Amino acid sequence: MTKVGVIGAGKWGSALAFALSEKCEVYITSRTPRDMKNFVSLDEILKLEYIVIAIPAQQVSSWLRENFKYNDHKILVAAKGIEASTGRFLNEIYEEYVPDDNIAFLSGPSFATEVMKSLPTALVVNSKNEELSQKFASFFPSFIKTYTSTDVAGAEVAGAYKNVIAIAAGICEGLNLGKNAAASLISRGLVEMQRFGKEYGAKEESFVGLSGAGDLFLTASSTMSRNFRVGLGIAEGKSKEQIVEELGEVAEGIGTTYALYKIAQEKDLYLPIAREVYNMLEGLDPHVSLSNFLAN
Ligand SMILES: NC(=O)C1=CN([C@@H]2O[C@H](COP(=O)(O)OP(=O)(O)OC[C@H]3O[C@@H](n4cnc5c(N)ncnc54)[C@H](OP(=O)(O)O)[C@@H]3O)[C@@H](O)[C@H]2O)C=CC1
Ligand SMILES: O=C(CO)COP(=O)(O)O
Repeated sequence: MTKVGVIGAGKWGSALAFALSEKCEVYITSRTPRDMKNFVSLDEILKLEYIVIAIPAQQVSSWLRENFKYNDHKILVAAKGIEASTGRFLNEIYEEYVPDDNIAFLSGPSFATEVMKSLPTALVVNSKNEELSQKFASFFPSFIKTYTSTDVAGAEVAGAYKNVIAIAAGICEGLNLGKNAAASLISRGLVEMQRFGKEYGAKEESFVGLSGAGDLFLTASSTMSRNFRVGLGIAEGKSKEQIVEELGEVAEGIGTTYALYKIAQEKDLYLPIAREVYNMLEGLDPHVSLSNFLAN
């Protein structure tokens, strides 16, 4: 059995450790020690060749700088997000540490709680190195169907952007704007993320597949999504600080919204949904934001 290490025992890291343990010998570590099976030190994990990293996008840069020493590892990145402070994608953050050929990115619709129950799921392993994608894909259990792709940019943009649209969808639901509005928002959200992705050379087909439409439909239509619940909180008039505190888990859409806002300013891009999510996170009344959105 191949040994696989998982770094980050939050919801997703734990679910992936569970899923991968059908076919692999899995070890896990995290910043906060836990009483769980095969929980070991980071040093032990860094001795393994295959490593899954489930540390959120906003924290991973400092974590890598302070903790990571590359030793020919093969890395599968499980997070979805864009760094708010710099506007960097995960592949740009990791490229300082790991060669392109040894890194892959996981995408697709996958609530951790459903994976934990072994419910059927489909995922995409994305890497410039097709052989590496195939290798990581082969580690997944019988209840997960895996696809591979070389479109790292598409997977990254789709995985990060859908969290922002999920926040908007939660706001739409919380304000009782109706099913017409929800369907329009999700479909225009898909167009917006695809247009944004083109700037980075992302392939259009990634947006109509699991990484784009698949993950967007999942998170923008369910209260199981943390990002959707952020939107419900905004509709209730809560501040982002209060929402984050009540959530107690990561909602990558918040940081990603700030990243998109920064990139849109720098590159003069038209990202109307992301713009209004940003305005509401900054405290604009959702009804005013809606009027602005409909007018522009
Ligand atoms: N949950 C899901 O259904 C899915 C999540 N994802 C993505 O996976 C990523 C992780 O999400 P998830 O596991 O759900 O989030 P959680 O909030 O459940 O867990 C966050 C994890 O990040 C770790 N962490 C946070 N800050 C730091 C830091 N400064 N240094 C080191 N580790 C840190 C935590 O460690 P500790 O708790 O030990 O302190 C914990 O393991 C996100 O990018 C998310 O978008 C992708 C697909 C599905
Ligand atoms: O990415 C996810 C499912 O694919 C999880 O979404 P949330 O972080 O919004 O819960």
